[in-house]
Amino acid sequence: MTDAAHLDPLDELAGIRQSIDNIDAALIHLLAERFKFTQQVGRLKASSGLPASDPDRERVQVARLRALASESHLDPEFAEKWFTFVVAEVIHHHERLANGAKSAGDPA
Ligand SMILES: O=C(O)C(=O)C[C@]1(C(=O)O)C=C[C@@H](O)C=C1
Repeated sequence: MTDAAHLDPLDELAGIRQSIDNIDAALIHLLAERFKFTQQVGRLKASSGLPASDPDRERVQVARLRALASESHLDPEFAEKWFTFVVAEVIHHHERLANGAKSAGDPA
């Protein structure tokens, strides 16, 4: 039987952790892809003199992500905190690019 109730709890924990590991790996890959695109945005903004941050775009995204989170039974507050945390890092990268760094990771 593969029913969870008949598994050793430590085996069951190890099985669940395999799925958590896969999801964490996918999240890291998705974040890396997101930062590749935001680096493109940062270069475009730096070369055309556009401001690093766009509060209107952020407001639209926060509303959209909060609604998606609610539909998915994820805490909308958490979704907003996650977005705000990531965007703060993106803006930092944009500012470094605007100040002459070749890539967001370079010392400016
Ligand atoms: O879309 C942009 O203009 C970006 O710079 C990307 C991004 C984001 O990471 O989503 C980051 C900073 C802006 O304030 C808004 C959005």
